[in-house]
Order: sequence, then C-alpha cells, then structure tokens
Amino acid sequence: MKIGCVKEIKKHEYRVGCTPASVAAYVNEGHEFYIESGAGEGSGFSDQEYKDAGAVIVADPKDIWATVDMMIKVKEPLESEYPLFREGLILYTYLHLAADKALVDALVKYKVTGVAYETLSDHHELPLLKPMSEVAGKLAVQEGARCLEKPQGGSGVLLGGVPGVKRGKVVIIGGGAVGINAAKAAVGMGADVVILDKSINRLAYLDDIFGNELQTLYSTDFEIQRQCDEADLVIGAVLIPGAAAPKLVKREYLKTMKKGAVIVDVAVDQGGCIETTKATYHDNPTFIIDDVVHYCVANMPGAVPRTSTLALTNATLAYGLQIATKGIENAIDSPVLSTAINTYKGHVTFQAVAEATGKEYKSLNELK
Ligand SMILES: NC(=O)C1=CN([C@@H]2O[C@H](COP(=O)(O)OP(=O)(O)OC[C@H]3O[C@@H](n4cnc5c(N)ncnc54)[C@H](O)[C@@H]3O)[C@@H](O)[C@H]2O)C=CC1
Ligand SMILES: CC(=O)C(=O)O
Ligand SMILES: [Mg+2]
Repeated sequence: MKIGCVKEIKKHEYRVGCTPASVAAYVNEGHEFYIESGAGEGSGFSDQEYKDAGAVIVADPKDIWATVDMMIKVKEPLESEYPLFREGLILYTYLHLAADKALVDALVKYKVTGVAYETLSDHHELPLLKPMSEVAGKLAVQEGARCLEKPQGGSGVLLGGVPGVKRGKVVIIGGGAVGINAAKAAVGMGADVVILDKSINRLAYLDDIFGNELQTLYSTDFEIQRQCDEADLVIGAVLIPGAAAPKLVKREYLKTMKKGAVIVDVAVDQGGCIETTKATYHDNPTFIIDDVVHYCVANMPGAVPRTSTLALTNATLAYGLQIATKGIENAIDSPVLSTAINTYKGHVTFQAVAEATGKEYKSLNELK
C-alpha cells in the first residue's frame, strides 16, 4: 500500500502522524511511505531520520494527498484540505465528527474512508484516544493552575496551598482516561480533589487507587452544580464515544461560581460539556464569562509534541499496520478496526456521529 503523512496545519499543532520508527515498520512490511518535508520538525524528527527509515521526502503535500492509499495524520483535516480528498482514500486520524458537520459533508461527498482514532474500541477501551487523554488530563491541571494566576484573570489561588492556608479545590467531571490523569496531577500538587462519574464501577476503581486522597461522587446535575460552586478549578472530562458531549455545566451555574474560578473543558473536541464552551487555540487559549476563566483548547497535547507524538504513534502503529496489510475491505470485517470507520463509500457508518450531525446512518454490512 502507498502510505503518506503530511505536516499538520492546525494553528500551533506540532505533532506528526508518524515517527521514523513507525515509517520503518511500514516499509519493513513492504509498504511505500511518503512524508512531507519538515513534517516531523515540531516533534524533533528531521527529514534525514525519515529518509534513513525508508521514507520518500516530498516537498508539496498536495502530491502526497494525490498519491497515497492511506493518509496518516493527527488532527482532523481543515477546510483547505477538503479539495484534496479522493474517492477511496483511507484517512487515519482524529476526526471528532460529532462537532464538525462540514468535515462529515466533505468526507461523504468525496467518499473518503474516515478511520477515526477516537472511536476505535478494543476490549472496551479506546486505545487510540487514551494516550492523548493521558497527556490532556495532566495538562488540564498544569494549564488550569496557570489560569488561576491573577495576571491570567484567575482568582489568585495556589492549588497546593501552603502551611496555614487552605488548598485549592479541583472538581473533575468524568473519571476516564482524562479524569484519572487530571486526578494524579492535582493530587500530586496537593489540591483538594473531587471526581464525578456516572459509572459506579469506575468510581469504585478510582476509590481503590487513590484512597483518601480523592473524593469520588456520583454524577448528577445537583451534585455538579454544588461542586462547581465550591471549585477553584473545574475540569470537563466526560465522553460518550462518538457522540456530542452532554452539556453538564449549565450557563446559570457560572453565576454562583467563585469570581476568578477556572474551567478547563477538555471535552471541547466533542463539542464540550460546559454550556459556555467555544473552541480556542494555544495562542489565545482563554476567555472569561461571568468572571469564570474558560480554557477550551481542542488540541491540548499539541503543546507538548515530543511526548505526545511518541505516545500517539506507539498506539496507532499496530492498528495502522493491520489496515495497511489487510486492506480496507478486510478491515471492515474486523470487529476492532470496524469500530473506527466513521465514513465509508459516501455514508456515515457510525451511529452516534449520524445522530449528532443529522445524517443518515448506514451500517458497514449494508455497504459491503
Ligand atoms: N482537548 C483535547 O486536546 C483533548 C480532548 N480529549 C477529550 O476528552 C474527553 C474525555 O476523554 P477520555 O477521558 O479519554 O474518555 P473516557 O471514555 O476514558 O472517559 C469518559 C468518562 O466520562 C464518564 N461520563 C459519561 N457521562 C458522564 C456524566 N454525565 N457525568 C460524569 N461522567 C460521565 C464515563 O463514565 C467515563 O468514565 C473526550 O471528549 C476526548 O476526546 C482527549 C484528549 C485531548
Ligand atoms: C484527542 C485530541 O483531540 C487530540 O489529541 O488533539
Ligand atoms: Mg460569577
């Protein structure tokens, strides 16, 4: 198979879809690999390293889009890339389609096979979302702590406190991969930490892991509002795979929150779980509503690209090799790989995406 990787063009996105080690793995299995010159620079990989691994270095990304059977990326394509789509192209990347109707339309129009990292499900886990959720969970506390600083518009609370002065309170909504990593970072800083989830099994697991260092609470509207009232930092970390995030923090809750409190809505890529969320970028990551600082960057791991690219590609390589080796017709028969296919032959093939975007759903079986 011909496989390609282009430089990410989203603002301040420095990750890359493949490392030299992943290129070498594809080439060793007999595939051809094309990579855009400079694609790995932001993550610390030079063209020479890719060349040594067996890639062909290509100056113009358009030539790669026009040539390859499978394109491997990190973030969703942007509008300027839509005209480069072709019928039958396999696009292996984060897509987050529930929040991006224009991209759904383009993938359907050009009959691109959209293989979304974030919905690939293996043994009840989301192995291609997890590594970036681990990064984003830790970053959520790091960025949230910074937003609490007075010059950033925050209340001026230090999360860990000091002897004789109360610690800050961190409220994490959703105790999955983002939530547990946010909890590790917040507990590590010495904050007072509460985590809410709908899954009682998950709450039990978190309680076993953290013991008395973490307060677990069952997630209800009532409890979320009460916890937000007391919070210095709220972290939105819920997910219903493929679907638009439920709006759990209502606009009116902000009125009774502390002045200068901070909300980091990590779930922004699925539309956000805070009613007042709108996506921001690393160069201007925050805005303030009702004296509450909002941080809503949809590509948080892009800020730490060296760590993130390595963690992401560690996870994507094995499934990417399976797609390349089986071919897409066989991949759709795989119970695991099929969970990632959001669009195929001009149709939306993931139910929650169809529901969120008002599109007709067709099962992969109907399209064989
Ligand atoms: N902004 C960014 O840069 C990044 C965003 N993300 C996003 O973060 C979100 C969370 O991802 P993960 O932690 O990997 O998902 P996950 O599936 O591991 O965890 C989600 C948790 O939310 C819980 N949940 C669902 N409904 C809930 C409710 N009403 N109240 C409380 N908890 C509820 C689930 O039980 C689950 O434990 C996703 O939208 C993901 O795409 C992930 C990485 C980077
Ligand atoms: C998961 C995601 O959206 C990201 O890593 O940017
Ligand atoms: Mg207020």
